[in-house]
Amino acid sequence: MLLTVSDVSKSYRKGQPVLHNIDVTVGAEEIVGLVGESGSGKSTLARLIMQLEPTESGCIVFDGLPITKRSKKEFYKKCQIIFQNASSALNPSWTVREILMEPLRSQKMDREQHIQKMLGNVGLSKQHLNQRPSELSGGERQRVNLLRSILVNPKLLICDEIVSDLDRLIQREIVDLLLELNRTTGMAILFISHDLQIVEYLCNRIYVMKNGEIIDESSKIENEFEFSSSYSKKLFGK
Ligand SMILES: Nc1ncnc2c1ncn2[C@@H]1O[C@H](COP(=O)(O)OP(=O)(O)OP(=O)(O)O)[C@@H](O)[C@H]1O
Repeated sequence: MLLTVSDVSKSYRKGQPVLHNIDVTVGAEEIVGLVGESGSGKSTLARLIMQLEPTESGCIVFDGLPITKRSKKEFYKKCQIIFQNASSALNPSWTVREILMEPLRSQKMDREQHIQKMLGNVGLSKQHLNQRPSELSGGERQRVNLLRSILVNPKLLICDEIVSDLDRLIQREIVDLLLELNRTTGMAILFISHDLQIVEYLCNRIYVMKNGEIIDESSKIENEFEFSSSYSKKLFGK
């Protein structure tokens, strides 16, 4: 497994756990969905995987090594996250070129050439490089965010509600881009979303969270997901 979350719990206040004994895996090249109502703990889990907060108990292993044993710099080359709000993630005073150069600053390569080569993969063009985030549409901003994350060629991309602010057509374009990236580079994806239709379309496997627990898991078989709990069945209209 590329990512194994074992028996992970987390509380912000004593005696009020927001995550209880979470077990989640993401295989290499897999696209896994994480759904659940607001406040169920999805983003908290993503933050723990990214080491933005410490876990209280349990273990998270990435690519064969507990994440706490990895240097963050090396870990962030292999595991990236994108959040919902593309605008706040992008420095407003930088051009798209400057934003995209930044994650590559320590790499010995022709950065401009690498960026130009990758632009087309996310549906952007050279003209966008001189623009600032405020001059882009919401969909273009999320494409810049996506490109910034994949420039380092991560093995896992965590997407936390990345299409929620976009209209249906643009959502579909971004999701198709993710599918294409997964197909061409093998990058695994953990896709957190409220949008069950998109999750069913994109993912090979889905976890359902409720009140800080994983209550169901289902793999796509013949393009269909089957859930065992009545909560998930109702949620997905099965
Ligand atoms: N820094 C924090 N301090 C205290 N409580 C927090 C903190 N972050 C999250 N929580 C609480 O943890 C619970 C889970 O929040 P989380 O954001 O992980 O849920 P979510 O499933 O991602 O929700 P949404 O879909 O609305 O983003 C919520 O009850 C939230 O209020």
